[in-house]
Amino acid sequence: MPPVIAPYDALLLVSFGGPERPEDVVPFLENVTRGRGIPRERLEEVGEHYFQFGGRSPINDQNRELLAAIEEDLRSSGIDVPVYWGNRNWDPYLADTIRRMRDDGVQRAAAIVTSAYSSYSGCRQYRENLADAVAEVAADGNGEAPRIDRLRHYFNHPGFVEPMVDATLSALADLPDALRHDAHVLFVTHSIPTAMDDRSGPPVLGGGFYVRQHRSVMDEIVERVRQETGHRYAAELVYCSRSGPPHVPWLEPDVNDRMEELKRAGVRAVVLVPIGFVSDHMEVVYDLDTEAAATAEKLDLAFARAATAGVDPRFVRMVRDLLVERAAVERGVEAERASVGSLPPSHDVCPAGCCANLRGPRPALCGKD
Ligand SMILES: CC1=C(CCC(=O)O)c2cc3nc(cc4[nH]c(cc5[nH]c(cc1n2)c(C)c5CCC(=O)O)c(CCC(=O)O)c4C)C(CCC(=O)O)=C3C
Ligand SMILES: [Fe+2]
Repeated sequence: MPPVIAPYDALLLVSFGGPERPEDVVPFLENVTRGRGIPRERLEEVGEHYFQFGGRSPINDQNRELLAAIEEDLRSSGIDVPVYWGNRNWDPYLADTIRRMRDDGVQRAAAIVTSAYSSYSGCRQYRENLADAVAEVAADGNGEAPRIDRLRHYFNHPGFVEPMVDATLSALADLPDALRHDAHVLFVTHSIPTAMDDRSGPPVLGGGFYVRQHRSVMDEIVERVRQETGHRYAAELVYCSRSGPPHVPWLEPDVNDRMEELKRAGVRAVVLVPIGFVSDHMEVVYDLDTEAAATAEKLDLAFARAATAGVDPRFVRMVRDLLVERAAVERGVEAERASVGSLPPSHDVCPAGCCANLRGPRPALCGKD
C-alpha cells in the first residue's frame, strides 16, 4: 500500500442505491422502508416519482461516475489503491462488495459515505448497515471481513462548500437581471423527523447537529457570495421530501410552502441551493427540478436551482484529502484537518450515542458504541 494511506489498503464508497428498471422500484422501496412505518400512500406517491423517470434513479450512474473520478484522482496522485462501491438499499449491496473485498485480500478499508451531515438517516443507519454487512460476510466462514473506518463528515470541508458557492453564484447569474438583487436564496435539505434532529450528533454536545451543520454551511455560502457580489442575499433553510405519518413532526418549512409565503410577501425570484445532497439524485430531479419548479411556475416566481457537488474536481480531491488525513491520524501522525465556517472539523470516530437510533440500539461500526 502507498505509504501516505497506510494502514489502509482500500477505499469503499458507501451510498444509498436506487432502482435502475421499473421492476426494481417496488422492491427498492421495500428495502428502504422496511420497519420504518411509512404510510402506503406515501410509498405509492414516491413510486410514481420513479416511474415518471422510467423507473430509473440517476443515483447509481452518478456513483459510477464518482467512483471513476476518485480512481483517476488517486491514480494521478500516485496513490495506487483499489476503490470499491456498495449501497445500503440496492445492488451493488454492501455485503456483496465487502465479500469481494475480503476475497481480494483487503484487510483495512476507509469508507466515504455520500451523505455529508450527522443524523440517524445520514450517518448511524449507514454504520448499522455496515455492521450487518460485515456480520453477514464473517458468517461465510471464509476468513475475516476487512476492518472499516468511516471518513469524517465533510459538510464543512472546503471541497464540498466551495463548489456549492460557485453553484450558488451561477444560479444567481441565471436569474433575470432585474430580479436578481432581491432574490431569496433557499438552502434546501431533506426533511427528517424533529426527534431525529434532536438526537443528531454527539449527545454531549447537545444534539440538533443536523440543523446546526446545515446552518453553518448556509451562513458560510451566504458570506462568500457576499464577498464575491458585494450583496448579502436574503437566505433561509428549507426542507424537501417530507415523509412519515402526518402526526409525526418533521423539520419545516417545506420548500413549496415557503415559496407560497414568499410570493405573498412580494418576493419575485428564488434560488434553490440543495446543500443537503451531494449529487442530482431523485430528491433533486423530482422534488426540486419537477415539483418545486412547478410551484414557482404556478406562482410566477423566477426560479433557478444550483448544481450539487457531483464530480466537481474539488469534491473528488476532498475524498483523497480525507483519506490521507485519516490515514495519518491512524499512524499517530499530525494531520491537517481542513474546514470552513463556524463549526470545527467533525470527529473521526462517532462518540457513544451519536445520532441515536430512536427505535433502540443496534450494532453499528465506526463508533464508540
Ligand atoms: C437525511 C436523508 C437523506 C440524505 C442523506 C443521504 O444521502 O443518505 C436521504 C437521502 C436519500 N433518500 C433517498 C430515497 C428515499 N428516502 C426515503 C425515506 C426517508 N429518507 C429519510 C432521510 C434522508 N434520506 C427519512 C428520514 C426517510 C423516512 C423513512 C426512514 O425513516 O428511513 C424513501 C422512502 C419513501 C419516503 O418515505 O419518502 C426513499 C425512496 C435517496 C435515493 C434517491 C434516488 O433514488 O435517487 C437518497 C439519496
Ligand atoms: Fe431519503
